[in-house]
Amino acid sequence: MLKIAVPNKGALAEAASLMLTEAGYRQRRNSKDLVILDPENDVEFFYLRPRDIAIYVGEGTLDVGITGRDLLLDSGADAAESMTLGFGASTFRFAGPIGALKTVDDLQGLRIATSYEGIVGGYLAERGITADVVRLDGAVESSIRLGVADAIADVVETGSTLRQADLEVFGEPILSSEAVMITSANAEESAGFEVFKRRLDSVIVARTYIMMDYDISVDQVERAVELTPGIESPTVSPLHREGWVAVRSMVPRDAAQKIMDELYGLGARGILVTDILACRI
Ligand SMILES: Nc1ncnc2c1ncn2[C@@H]1O[C@H](COP(=O)(O)OP(=O)(O)OP(=O)(O)O)[C@@H](O)[C@H]1O
Ligand SMILES: O=P(O)(O)OC[C@H]1O[C@H](OP(=O)(O)OP(=O)(O)O)[C@H](O)[C@@H]1O
Ligand SMILES: [Mg+2]
Repeated sequence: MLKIAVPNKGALAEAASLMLTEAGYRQRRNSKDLVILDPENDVEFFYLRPRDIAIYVGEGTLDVGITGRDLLLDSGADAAESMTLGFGASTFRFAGPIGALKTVDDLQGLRIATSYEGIVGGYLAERGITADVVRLDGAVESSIRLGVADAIADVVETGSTLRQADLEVFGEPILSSEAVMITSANAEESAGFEVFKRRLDSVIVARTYIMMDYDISVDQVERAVELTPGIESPTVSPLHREGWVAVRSMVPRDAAQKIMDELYGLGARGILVTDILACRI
């Protein structure tokens, strides 16, 4: 049985569970549940702190996990990033009081508060900067005002937490993070791993694409299918109306409106877009 680690709380928890539900897996209804068995699908879900997930997967105690790339890297665990999941995007950055710090070199000799000691320690060491890393659990933005640090390194998504604390980012982003599927060294041999991976992959495809249908005259169909090539090849079916065909093709969701405008310009009519609920490509 495939053992899968899922965030039990925090920024990634809800989206991870939603993705697993869309992939056809049983998910917990009560946020206090620690383990959920899904015998139909031969998998077992363990709800753990996102920060701990890479440790369990790295040790091989659990086969697969969903966590943030930043948390995986910070842990130093022997787990591999296997697939990005399309949610939980953020950057990891240095920040300081407005106007105070300009480059990473300015951190020499300062106190830097962070919950990500591993990433920050490694980043500074690579650049030969000696600084005092102060490990905090959260609300790191308050540490400067409260006098325990001169700069911070933290997750930045919208930047509103930084603004509220009168801080600004400086230097290049330390890394870009998002939710990822991570695997243990022997996960690929575990029964059910391929099916699990394919199901998550399919959720991403179903979310990224829409199904587009339209009618078009035969003499424009070649130009139209150039706009909607689909993943394999579009379906072109005859219509009762002489000289016209119906086309069905998968189209990237974020390009759908523009493609509809262009198809309409080519003379296509009856252009319809529908959601893809589930798929296997
Ligand atoms: N706006 C965000 N705030 C915090 N973490 C985010 C955000 N967006 C994405 N993430 C990602 O979520 C993961 C952090 O998970 P974590 O459970 O620590 O979240 P959290 O919201 O900080 O929870 P808690 O503060 O309760 O520990 C990281 O991988 C981080 O990159
Ligand atoms: O750029 P933003 O959109 O403001 O998001 C980033 C903030 O969100 C997270 O904090 P969280 O709410 O998890 O609190 P914490 O610091 O206690 O973990 C993170 O640590 C940043 O503080
Ligand atoms: Mg947090």
